[in-house]
Amino acid sequence: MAFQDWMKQANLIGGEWVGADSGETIDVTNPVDGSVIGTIPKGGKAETERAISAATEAFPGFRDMSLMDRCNLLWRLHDALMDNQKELAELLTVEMGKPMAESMGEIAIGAQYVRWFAEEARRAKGEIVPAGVNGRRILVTKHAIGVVGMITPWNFPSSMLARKVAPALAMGCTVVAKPATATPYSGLAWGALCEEAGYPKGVMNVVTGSAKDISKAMMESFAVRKITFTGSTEVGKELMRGAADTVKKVSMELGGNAPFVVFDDADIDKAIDGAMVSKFRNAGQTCVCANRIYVQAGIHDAFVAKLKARTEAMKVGDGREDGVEQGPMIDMDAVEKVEDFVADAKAKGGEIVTGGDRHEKGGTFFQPTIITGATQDMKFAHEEIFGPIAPVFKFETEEEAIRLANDTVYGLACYAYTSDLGRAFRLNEGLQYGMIGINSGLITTVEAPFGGVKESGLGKEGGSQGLEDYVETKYVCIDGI
Ligand SMILES: NC(=O)C1=CN([C@@H]2O[C@H](COP(=O)(O)OP(=O)(O)OC[C@H]3O[C@@H](n4cnc5c(N)ncnc54)[C@H](O)[C@@H]3O)[C@@H](O)[C@H]2O)C=CC1
Ligand SMILES: O=C(O)[C@H](O)CS(=O)(=O)O
Repeated sequence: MAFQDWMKQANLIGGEWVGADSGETIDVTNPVDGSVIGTIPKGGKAETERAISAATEAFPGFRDMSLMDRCNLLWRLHDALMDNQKELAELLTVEMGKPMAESMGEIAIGAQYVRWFAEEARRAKGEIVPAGVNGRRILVTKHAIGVVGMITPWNFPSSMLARKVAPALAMGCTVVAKPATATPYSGLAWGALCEEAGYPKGVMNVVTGSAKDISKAMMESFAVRKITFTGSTEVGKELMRGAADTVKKVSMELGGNAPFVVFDDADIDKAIDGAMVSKFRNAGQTCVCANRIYVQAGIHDAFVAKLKARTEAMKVGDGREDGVEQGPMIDMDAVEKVEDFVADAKAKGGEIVTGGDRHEKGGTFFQPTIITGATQDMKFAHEEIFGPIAPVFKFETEEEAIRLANDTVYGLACYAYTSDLGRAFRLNEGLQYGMIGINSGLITTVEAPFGGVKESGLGKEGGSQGLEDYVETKYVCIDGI
């Protein structure tokens, strides 16, 4: 097979692949050169309402399917992902730009989320609670929440859907998913993968088109009992407001502003490895990227020298070429946004150690960049960069590092490198984040709960906690026994 075999230029509604009612389409381009790779339907309210109806009709039968049958379907979905990993990865790279090695990893972790929740579903246990009075029995049971609306971002167009679809299907929920318009094919491929695995028609629906019209139809429908969203904090807040009208449950995986703190007693080479993967994975376009690199004064100059050498050695290019470590940014808006961060830092005294400009490859390629002399009054100290810009701040004391690291409305991921165990515990207790990496710059894994605090979101994805977002807990009181 080729990646084009998974490139669905239609929407999946009630088991049928269809175009938009209007026949209108949207072009999808390759960020490497802006070439059109295909089209998708420009769907909206009517198409979404039909998808919700299909999911509503399919829900009772799927909910009542035996647990083992639902788990076996997930195992088949896992195998479909891994049997087609290369083609799905190439489709992802063509529409999003990330290097093939990263796309292969994204498909693989998506399959791991599916396998994880096939196992977790068998542990969605209830309780029998000892009653305080005689003659009474108290049961607590867990049930599928129902039809789930899913809206996902362009930067991890497959795995961000994986960690929503897997627990939802594991619990017997049905799905209406809207992938990002810039990278729709990896999301539409999940519809094809569910067909391949043998899911009943209407269980998995994928619609594309006007984000506002599609999400509005989801919000207005009482049948949609949950919204799970990954994307910017700004849009997340809008969706939370919309979900309130019918009191839908929400899961929000939103923006980040990760501090990466290196103490004098760190293993400097491990800290450099961690900084490189945390900062430059996906060209810096991840919500858990190191957004601020704080380095203690004693190790600062040695750290910057090593980081410069590693950054300048990175291979930038088309993600389909062997050895490429950084692809293009998603679009020109993203390039202009990082240029604005660079200009702001330079105007406030920052020093460009390497990079700082558009790449000689042109288009949306941008040089991996390090800026030293960074200060808290620079824009990137408080805003998500979402690009290959590494601001380096110098600090003196542990107390100062914790204070600076917490100086943000975000609270998704943070990282620290130290060999002092006591300090590691003080950081764990003092840093206000949903996820903390101690001596690691890449911490996302299926067995751990991924998610943030403050304005980085609500809810968890992965781990045993990730199942909770797709269940309703019921209490039954039986008297007169
Ligand atoms: N916490 C996490 O796990 C993650 C967070 N993100 C965040 O997402 C952002 C980058 O991804 P983007 O796709 O640019 O985010 P975005 O918020 O612009 O779009 C995300 C999704 O929402 C849709 N959307 C956009 N405007 C909408 C609206 N008004 N109503 C309904 N839907 C709307 C888009 O079509 C897309 O499907 C960054 O802020 C990043 O931090 C990205 C990935 C993971
Ligand atoms: O979209 C993102 O930034 C992802 O959440 C990053 S990860 O899950 O691949 O670490």
